[in-house]
Amino acid sequence: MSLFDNSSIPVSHLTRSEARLELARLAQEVKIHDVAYHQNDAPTVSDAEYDALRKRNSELEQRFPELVRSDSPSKRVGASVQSKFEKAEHKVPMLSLENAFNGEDVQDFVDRIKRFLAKDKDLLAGAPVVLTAEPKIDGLSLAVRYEQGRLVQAVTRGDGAIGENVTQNALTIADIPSELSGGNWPEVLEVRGEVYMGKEEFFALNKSQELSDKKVFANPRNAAAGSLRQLDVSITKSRPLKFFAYAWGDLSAPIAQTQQQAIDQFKAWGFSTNPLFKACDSVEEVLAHYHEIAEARSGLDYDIDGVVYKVNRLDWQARLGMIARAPRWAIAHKFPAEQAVTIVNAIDIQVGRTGALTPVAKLEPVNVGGVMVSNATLHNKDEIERLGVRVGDTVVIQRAGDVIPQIVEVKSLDQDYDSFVFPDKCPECDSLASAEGDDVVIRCTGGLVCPAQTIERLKHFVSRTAFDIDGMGDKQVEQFFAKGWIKTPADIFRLAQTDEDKGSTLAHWEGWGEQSVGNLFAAIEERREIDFHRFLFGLGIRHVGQQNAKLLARNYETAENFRDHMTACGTADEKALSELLAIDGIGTKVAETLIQFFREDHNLEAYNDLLTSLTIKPVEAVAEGSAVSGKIVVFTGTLTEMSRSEAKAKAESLGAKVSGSVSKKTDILVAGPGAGSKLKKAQALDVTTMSEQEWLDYIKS
Ligand SMILES: NC(=O)c1ccc[n+]([C@@H]2O[C@H](COP(=O)([O-])OP(=O)(O)OC[C@H]3O[C@@H](n4cnc5c(N)ncnc54)[C@H](O)[C@@H]3O)[C@@H](O)[C@H]2O)c1
Ligand SMILES: [Zn+2]
Repeated sequence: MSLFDNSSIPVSHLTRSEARLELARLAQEVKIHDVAYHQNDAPTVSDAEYDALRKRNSELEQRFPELVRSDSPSKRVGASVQSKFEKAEHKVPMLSLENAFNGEDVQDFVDRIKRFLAKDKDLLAGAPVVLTAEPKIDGLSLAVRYEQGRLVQAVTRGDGAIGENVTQNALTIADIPSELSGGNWPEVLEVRGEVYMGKEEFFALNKSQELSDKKVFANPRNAAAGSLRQLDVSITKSRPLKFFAYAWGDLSAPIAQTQQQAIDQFKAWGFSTNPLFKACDSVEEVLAHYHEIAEARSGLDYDIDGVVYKVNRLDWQARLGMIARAPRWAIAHKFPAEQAVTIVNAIDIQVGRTGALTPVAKLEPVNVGGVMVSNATLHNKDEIERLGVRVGDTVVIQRAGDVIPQIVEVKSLDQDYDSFVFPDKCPECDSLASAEGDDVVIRCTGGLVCPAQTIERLKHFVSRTAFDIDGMGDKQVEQFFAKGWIKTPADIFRLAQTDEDKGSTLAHWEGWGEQSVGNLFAAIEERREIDFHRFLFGLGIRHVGQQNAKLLARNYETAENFRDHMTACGTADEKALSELLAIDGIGTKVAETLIQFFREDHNLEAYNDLLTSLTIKPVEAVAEGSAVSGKIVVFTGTLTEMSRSEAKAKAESLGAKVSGSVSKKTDILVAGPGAGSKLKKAQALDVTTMSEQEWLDYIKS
């Protein structure tokens, strides 16, 4: 993910400069995918993801028309041609298609057409807009030129203006006649259509490629493109390519008045045309045909990725013309995410940076929506149980917008496989793994030692609100970790300027010098003495934030005492639990997490390790019976005698609770100059208000 990734923010919330950055990123990203897909026949993302990028791009351009870039994806078709083949120019540009994703988009498309044609009063004259509907074949388009009925040239789409001359290759495809049959063809006739490979031929090709250690193709489209664009024509000839004719380019004379007539003509001249082609009178009929094709899809012997609708009348097509990269008179209604059936070979457990154990299904590789898939996320233990998925099962998987596909259904429920047993130990560090309360996520409790979590924990440990070690930021932690110098927090206090074993000196590392090393070691020395609550917070135990760390520190006073209470033998857990729950402000969640933390030996070891390197300062005892003990205090406005955090610390040390907002429960508002709404609210609620000086006098008393 890039620095400027705002893609989850609704377009309407973006500022112009954010939109500009995102448009630049999208232009670059789409171009990279276009080259991978069109030039190299090797896409790296799913079509759905690619389409989403384009959709986002056009949404942004609609909102900020002044930001449209000259290299915008909305202006480009395919990818430019590489030098491998002779280039050939298209007399009539080869365009792409706009996409529709639902019935509403299709209705909008028809409404747009009607509005456009209605500009010309006589043109529409109440006539229905007849649309043709036909499968969108997942192959690559090819323009085949005939002169006097003879094939003279075949050119790929390329960037729409210039393509590759693949005439010799096209001549090897049986569906493309080298001479037209019938008669009545114009002198110059450029027939366009889709070169594709059948599913069975695709699987067979991949199998033989695999056996001979050659490149396997991700999907039939890539196989078709890779097979047609071969410099060695004998290779193309050995590949079972097919062709459907559905359009035309350069013509010396008109060939028809409607789309339907043109298709019939192609058939008469000896081309294969798609049998699912149909002319429809209404949007309802179009959508009904879409659903029919969708249902027929899995049974077809070739891949399709949607249904293409075109205005049937060619005079209307001519009038409608094109916008940027696609005709105004056609649209591709895409199918939703594709599913596939495969087998679960294993279920692996991955440990995330927060310790969450995520099960991942290892699949028998299968093609889904154009990408070979071999992993699917199972999210958590509950999801495994919900699906009832076991190793060996046959499952239906689906790619939606997610990068990682999902299992939607188990097919082989009656088979006798063992149920999956979710581990109770972390596969990374062997610490206990368990869920908190009714949370569905199972986590590794070895926070301080688990390699999967270490980096995040270390970063937290040194951060400003925890140990606050100057000169040790995220970058440095990563560096030390990568070089193996720091694995646990206590290692920080054992750092030496030179590691004799590794023969490495810190001052020689990139980004370091004598001075920065000196500063770092001074900063570390300074933190060898630390407040107990900061120490506790630094451990990064889940739910133990600054506030809870203070509560605990005040109650247990020393780090040793706290540890001993948490780990006392016998019925330790229950005793510790009730003790924790007795503290006002500590709930079950926090209490349980703490007990889990100390129950894990690895953590205890790391805790003790720190205790030997550090002097942990007990908390100043709260002045029992002080004037403000138990009171809720709010500070507002400018304080002059002390900083806000000093004021807060002082009040807390006297047993007061400091809150950020005024309510009926507030006992005292300390208001410095510049106080505004909080002061007004306090006055309205009859809360005692004091100046800073009054407050200082009050707590002295
Ligand atoms: N995954 C990736 O990285 C990646 C990259 C680029 C493109 N793509 C995919 O490629 C497609 C975009 O490429 P595109 O610009 O070729 O647009 P497109 O494939 O969406 O639409 C235009 C093409 O559809 C084809 N087509 C098939 N059947 C047709 C029919 N019956 N009538 C008319 N045209 C028909 C033609 O070849 C035409 O050029 C999208 O599906 C996109 O997801 C994917
Ligand atoms: Zn672990």
